[in-house]
Amino acid sequence: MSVMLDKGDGRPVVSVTDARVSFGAVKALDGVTLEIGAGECIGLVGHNGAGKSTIVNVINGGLAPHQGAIQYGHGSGGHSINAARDAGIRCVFQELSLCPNLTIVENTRVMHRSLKGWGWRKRGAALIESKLQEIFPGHSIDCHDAVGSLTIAERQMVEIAITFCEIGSPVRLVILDEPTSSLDTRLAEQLLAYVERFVRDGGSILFISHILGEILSVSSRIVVMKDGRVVSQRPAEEFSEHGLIEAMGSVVKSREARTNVQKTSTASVLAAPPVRGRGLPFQAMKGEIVGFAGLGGHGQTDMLVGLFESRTGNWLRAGNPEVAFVAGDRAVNGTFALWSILRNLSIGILPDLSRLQTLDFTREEALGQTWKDRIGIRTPDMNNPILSLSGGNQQKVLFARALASRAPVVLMDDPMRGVDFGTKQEVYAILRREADAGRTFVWYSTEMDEVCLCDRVYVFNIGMIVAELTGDDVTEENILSASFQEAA
Ligand SMILES: Nc1ncnc2c1ncn2[C@@H]1O[C@H](COP(=O)(O)OP(=O)(O)OP(=O)(O)O)[C@@H](O)[C@H]1O
Repeated sequence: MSVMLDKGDGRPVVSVTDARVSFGAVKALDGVTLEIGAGECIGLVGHNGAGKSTIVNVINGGLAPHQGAIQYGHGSGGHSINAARDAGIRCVFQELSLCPNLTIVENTRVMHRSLKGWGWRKRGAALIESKLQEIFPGHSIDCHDAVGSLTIAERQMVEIAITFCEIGSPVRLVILDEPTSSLDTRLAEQLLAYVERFVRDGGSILFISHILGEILSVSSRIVVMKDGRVVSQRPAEEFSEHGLIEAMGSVVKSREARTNVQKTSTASVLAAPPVRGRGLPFQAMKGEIVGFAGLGGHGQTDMLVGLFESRTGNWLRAGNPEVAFVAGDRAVNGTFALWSILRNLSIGILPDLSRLQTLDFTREEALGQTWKDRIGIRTPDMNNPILSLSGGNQQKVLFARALASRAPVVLMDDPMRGVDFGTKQEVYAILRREADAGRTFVWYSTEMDEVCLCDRVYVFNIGMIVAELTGDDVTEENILSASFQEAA
């Protein structure tokens, strides 16, 4: 149960005035003023690197702006992580922050220090279990499991549930930084319904997302950021999807349509038998974009990893890879956290950039410049650390790593996590061009719009492929119906 908060005192939960933050030459915040009142759901949108996570860190007390003022409506005053917590402000970060070696209950205790004393484990388990049930009814997460054993979607669910738990002090404002990026349609809908209930009861939400449909449906007010500034803020009903895209500085293009031309290629480049002898087999043809759909955690990632491992065991052929992989869980198996942006990109094709077994730095620099321009990696210098990039820009580097390789097949595990609208359109166009030139893509996505761009789609349910849809049959209705049908 959530606590009904007093909406009536009129104090904003937080006011930020003229906040400025710079990282070297990059002005991450260039004079941002923002106020969040009780019972408001603010949608925050902007391109990758617009400054959204930076304003979150300022509100959350983790980052002191170089100029400007932050005032909390409740609590003990001042500006720090503790002051923000006292004021009832909580945050679910884009880069999930749970400790993988601890159980869910132990993580709950790490986040809520007042959960202590005799029997804390039992009380913690009851609290987190009921919050998970309240937000994601029907979930199958065991609170005594170690976080490291969970899928990325389950980690996202757990972090959200822990954040909303009321232990000790009331929760007044929850900042959700791309909370649905790993959730499938059903889980995302459950979360949006919970957010609406929370706001109706007087709580406040700052909701950041690149999925404009959900921003429009859940927000009362929408704030648009561009290059460290707020460029527009209005009641949600005054925005349309086109209006939002234009305010962000992206160009509204007609959707990159599926060709609907039946692929004539009969050259199978990748195949797998039915999983454990059940369901349908998998096959991908030269030049096809094959989608994996279905509710999250139903075997899509396992199949992608299996396909990757089946084609990457031969080290003698490492210079001539058969497949490339774009990881969705970038922090765990995508980025090399201590390396530069450039090295994170070039690692995929070092043999192509080398002469006489020695890396040619000029060619490596040229590769970096090409992909920086082609996919819009926002950084003043590709030699900066990868972690200096915003989340979406890190994901672009992983894309570039795979696309820059000569691998004829690219496997993609929900790869658009955190990528902004404009870049997504660019990437869709690149995928289509490369497929037309003969490259094959196998693409698992939790976003229905993306699945519907594929030439052919396999729907997963209970660990196996239960349906194969082609051409005009690739529709949201058919995908959902196969996702929920009773598997034989
Ligand atoms: N620790 C850091 N060191 C250097 N630059 C940084 C650091 N953190 C953020 N930046 C830069 O500040 C800018 C704003 O980043 P921020 O993470 O706030 O963007 P964002 O709007 O959240 O993007 P995304 O949608 O990709 O998450 C970016 O150009 C980013 O590269």
